[in-house]
Amino acid sequence: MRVLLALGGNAMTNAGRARPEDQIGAAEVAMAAVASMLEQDVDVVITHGNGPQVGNLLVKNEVAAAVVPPVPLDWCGAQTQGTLGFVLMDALDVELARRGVDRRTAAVVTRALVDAADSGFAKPTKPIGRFLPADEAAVMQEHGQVWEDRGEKGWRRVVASPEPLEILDAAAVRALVDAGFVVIANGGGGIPVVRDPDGRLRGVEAVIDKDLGAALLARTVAADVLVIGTDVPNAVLRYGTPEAESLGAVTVAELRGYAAEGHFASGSMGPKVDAACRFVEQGGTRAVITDLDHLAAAIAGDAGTVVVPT
Ligand SMILES: Nc1ncnc2c1ncn2[C@@H]1O[C@H](COP(=O)(O)OP(=O)(O)O)[C@@H](O)[C@H]1O
Ligand SMILES: NC(=O)OP(=O)(O)O
Repeated sequence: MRVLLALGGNAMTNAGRARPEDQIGAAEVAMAAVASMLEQDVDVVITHGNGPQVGNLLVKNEVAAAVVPPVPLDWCGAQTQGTLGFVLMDALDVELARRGVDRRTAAVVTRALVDAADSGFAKPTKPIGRFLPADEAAVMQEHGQVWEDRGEKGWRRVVASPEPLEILDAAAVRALVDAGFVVIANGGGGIPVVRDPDGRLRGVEAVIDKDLGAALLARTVAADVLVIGTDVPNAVLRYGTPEAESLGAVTVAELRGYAAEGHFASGSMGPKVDAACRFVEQGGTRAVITDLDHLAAAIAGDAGTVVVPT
């Protein structure tokens, strides 16, 4: 069985704390779960979010702009792919060695093609970076940024998030998977690039939703199961209300129906549900949404929100 494991950016910080040691600690927890799967002969391909990290890099750019030239958002995406790929590889190598599992790891800088005319460029929807209280977010908005009320945690910056159409480095990812590497790829949903009329690829200012990127990568590597690892054990109906109800096994049609009723917030659970549905609709055996504590049971279909064809 091959699993595409998509780790949320939040699963790679420690309850929102993003100091290097927090991120390394979170990666160690996640990679212990991956090593357990590999020990049980489950083949794993990994992708990851970058929302907290890419937003933090942008802030550094802005603060240092008077001293060093700021870099565009696609560069920040590439930088987070590199850093998080390195952190995850290190953590996985240590865990595999500790268990005596002989597998090599690789991280691939991965570009995802998007359409220059995608409506996502006109209406920013992807939350990134830190949360701020309303009054501080208002100041940032005065400087031309778009911020959105994200509920109890506060306000968060949102940026353009076009649909990923194609993983341009799929051949490299597949070659490494076929050669037996545990591959980390398409981090942050992929570095968004457009193809200009002259055929040249060009990076664009956006952050792709990593869950939608994960659904695409899962098909690209012929995964049987897509597992979306986040910080909640299940997708929940009437989330945050006294009538909240955790979803266990659910068919795609049922889940699409719940999504249409507005149960899953945009920019967080909404794209996870969409990605899970897309994967199963396009032939995947099942998709699971859960947290790292339930990963092992979820792979067997015994925990989390498990999306099945019928
Ligand atoms: N219906 C829902 N069921 C469960 N979680 C939800 C729901 N709607 C919104 N959420 C929020 O989605 C969050 C997970 O999404 P997100 O923060 O984007 O995670 P990640 O960074 O791991 O990809 C949860 O922490 C929860 O607060
Ligand atoms: N790119 C992306 O969707 O990252 P998160 O999962 O961290 O939000």
